Amino acid sequence: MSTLLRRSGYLARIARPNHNVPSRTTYLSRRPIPLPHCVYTQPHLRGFATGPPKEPKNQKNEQKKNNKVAKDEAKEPQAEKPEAKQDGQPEAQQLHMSKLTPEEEKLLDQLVSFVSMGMPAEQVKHLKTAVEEIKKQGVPEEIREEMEKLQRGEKLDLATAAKLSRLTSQMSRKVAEQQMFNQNKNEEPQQKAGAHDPGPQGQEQQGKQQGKSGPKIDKNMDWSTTITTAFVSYLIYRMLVPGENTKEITWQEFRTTFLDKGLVEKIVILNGNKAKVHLHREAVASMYPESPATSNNFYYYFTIGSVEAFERKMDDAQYELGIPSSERIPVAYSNEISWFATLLSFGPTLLLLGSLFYFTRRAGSGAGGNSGIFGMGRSRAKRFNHETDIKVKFADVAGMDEAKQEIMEFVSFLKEPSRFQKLGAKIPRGAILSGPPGTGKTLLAKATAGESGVPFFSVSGSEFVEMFVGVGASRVRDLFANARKSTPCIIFIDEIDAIGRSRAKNNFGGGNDEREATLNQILTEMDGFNTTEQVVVLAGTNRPDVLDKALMRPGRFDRHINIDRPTMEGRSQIFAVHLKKIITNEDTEFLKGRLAALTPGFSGADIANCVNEAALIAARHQADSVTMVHFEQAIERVIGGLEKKSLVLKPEEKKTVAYHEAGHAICGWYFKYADPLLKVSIIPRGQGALGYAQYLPAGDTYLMNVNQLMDRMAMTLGGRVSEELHFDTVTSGASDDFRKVTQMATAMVTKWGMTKKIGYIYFEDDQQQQLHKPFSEETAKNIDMEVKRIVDEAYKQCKDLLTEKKNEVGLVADELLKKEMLGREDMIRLLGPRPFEDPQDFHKYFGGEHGRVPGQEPSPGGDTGVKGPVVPPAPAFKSTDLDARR
Ligand SMILES: Nc1ncnc2c1ncn2[C@@H]1O[C@H](COP(=O)(O)OP(=O)(O)OP(=O)(O)O)[C@@H](O)[C@H]1O
Repeated sequence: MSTLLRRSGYLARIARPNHNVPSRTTYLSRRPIPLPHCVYTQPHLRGFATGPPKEPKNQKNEQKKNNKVAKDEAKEPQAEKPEAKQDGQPEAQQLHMSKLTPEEEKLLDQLVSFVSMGMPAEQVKHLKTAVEEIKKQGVPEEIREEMEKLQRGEKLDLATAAKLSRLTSQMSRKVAEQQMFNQNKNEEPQQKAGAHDPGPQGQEQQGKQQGKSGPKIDKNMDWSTTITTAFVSYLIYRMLVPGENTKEITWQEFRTTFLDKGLVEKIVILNGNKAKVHLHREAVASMYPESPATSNNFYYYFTIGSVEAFERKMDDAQYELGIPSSERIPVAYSNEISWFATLLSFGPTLLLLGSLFYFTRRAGSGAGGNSGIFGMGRSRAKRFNHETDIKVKFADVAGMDEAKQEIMEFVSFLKEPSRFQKLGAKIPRGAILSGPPGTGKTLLAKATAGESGVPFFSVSGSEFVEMFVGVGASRVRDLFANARKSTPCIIFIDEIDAIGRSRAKNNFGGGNDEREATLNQILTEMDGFNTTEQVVVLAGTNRPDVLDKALMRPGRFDRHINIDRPTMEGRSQIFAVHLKKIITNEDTEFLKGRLAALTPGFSGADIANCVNEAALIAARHQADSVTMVHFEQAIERVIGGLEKKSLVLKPEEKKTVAYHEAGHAICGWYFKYADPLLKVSIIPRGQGALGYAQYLPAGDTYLMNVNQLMDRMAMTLGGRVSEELHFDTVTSGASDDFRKVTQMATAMVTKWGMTKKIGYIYFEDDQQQQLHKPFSEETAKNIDMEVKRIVDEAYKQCKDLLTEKKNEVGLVADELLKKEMLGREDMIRLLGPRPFEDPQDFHKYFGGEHGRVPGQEPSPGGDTGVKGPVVPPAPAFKSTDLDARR
């Protein structure tokens, strides 16, 4: 009911037809006066609820036998025949009405003013008319009787509630009839004046009323009657049973104010812990005329410790007062459960029923197949609006000209499809953008949407995956259905390998049905486009090799666009894009070239991160603009990790690290095919790197010959060899170097056909094939021997050089111990110029003053020099093993 009250405007609106009826009677006046809808629908409704109405005759017979409730029911058929009362006389006499007391009228007014807050004025008017009528006619006596029973504390059982509802509906019917009768009387003269011709006035009136009251009452509006009845019932109930007023007092107050003065009529103990005091109202009124206890609904109560203690106290008190035992105050016991507690006990059932109802509705609404239960099947794709959300253009995507070219064709297709169609060309359905993470696949897809100016649906492959079977497929359906509604558009599915994995692979243990179903749905949807539907599907993945072949066939993802890590030129362009966003006074041309040279192997995302990191570092140093030093610090940080100034090594350890790094540096300086050294440092950094040497590869290397590989391996072993030559024992710090060397040597033997003994054979180094090695024991032995031979050769090459250059190693190590960081200029000062020609870029960006390491300030960093297809960059001297040893 509280909900109804809160939505009072709504209530008034639905109640209005009942009050409007009389005003429509001009139009219907020549026919028997129809009853308002609520008048005839209520008995009709009841007929449905309890079976067909009984014959009036039988009811008459039963009338005598039955109790009062039955009597009321017997009256109903009379109400069902309003036509019989053609004169319009209401049947108010049928119910014995009792007028409201002024107090009750006041309460009713209060309630109406509360309910009509926020209601439109017209509706308030109708409500007030109805209330006036109730005041005039009163309420049925039976209602009053029932209410009085309730007031006395009797429980409201279902039968009483039903009876109340019936009586109030009868009453509301009567009110409506009365209004009609009044209206009829008022309109009579006007109708007589123009019996056949309503005249201009009549027409106007008629038009007005039709317009005002809208169409005739809809016969399906039974609910409005029900709600109106409920509302009126509530009004009356609240009027007659105004909420009980209570006040808590103490035992002492009770005793001195009421008990000692003989005002207590009886005491009711509620639930064994509360005493409700019933007072002699008249006596209280004469003694305390101002007290609220004079009103009928007011009770004092006090809390008792236990029933026994209370009884004892009462006995003592009455004994003290000299009340004889025959006149002692009666004490009654009652258990009352609050309506809230009752509701709570029904809580779980209601919750269950509510949930069932809710979910059934949700499931029902998803019966179309798309939304499914809980709306789970709905696609999670985000829709970007090209006008507001997607501002990315091809100009923002740098360093992938070929990929851009490929994808631009999609843009022209979306912009002017007719150009393709008139030549009979089939429209490409989609493209797979593959490549390492952060290379700009998503960016390119966004730029495609931005350029073509069409809606862009972006979703990740993993968002199709749910633990419920069928959800993935349902989401795919929903996504494509949405896309078809807003053609032309682009769908971008990132990380498509989450669902598009080959169905043949990884079927161990089964359980891939859901993923397969999702994939199948994608395949179906992509087949389902007709060629005129301008929906382009782009997909991004880092693992194109694991994708299902069906997905990759022409007609689905027609184009395979591979986006690799950017080349030196690409990096320079990407730097140019991101440098625009920050404030720097450096020469941008030089800056982007140098930064590109310093960052081989960086992806677009790494570059964006580097530039941002540089700006953060500049901000930390309160600089006005970002300078070269900030960029270099940022690059070093991205490559090597954070400087660990807090890590203090013991002097012997520091010396070992210095000789280890000096060994690498000397190898890098004197081996012809090694990458030129850029910087060597013994400042601990990142994850366990105690020192590192950085080399600058000569541009982007795509092929490596045996000489380069051998020099690189020898250089990688330089650290350990130097330790052997200068110390009695060796440390564990070279383990990472060994890993790289072994990887390189193994690849030379098993993949690159660089040994005669194994020959030109390629062995997959897939970890899962370890169980069934694709070669014989003999070959395995030979591979081992060849790998060892190559590593031994590299070792010998390194040892020969470092033995010869033992002094130089010492020089560099001592300088390192002093300065902790050496740049190219320092190396030239100590060793003389490098005996081999350095690449052009090196001179351009790192020659002269750019090669210096400005004191303790970090100098330009770069790759660790072991970049290549098999050896990822890593610090040259790892501390993890060293730490373990300590
Ligand atoms: N070619 C590029 N030009 C400019 N910025 C780029 C380029 N490539 C990457 N970036 C930057 O890197 C960020 C991340 O790129 P993006 O999300 O497109 O990578 P991705 O290839 O989709 O990565 P993943 O495979 O991990 O999803 C971009 O927001 C952008 O700032």
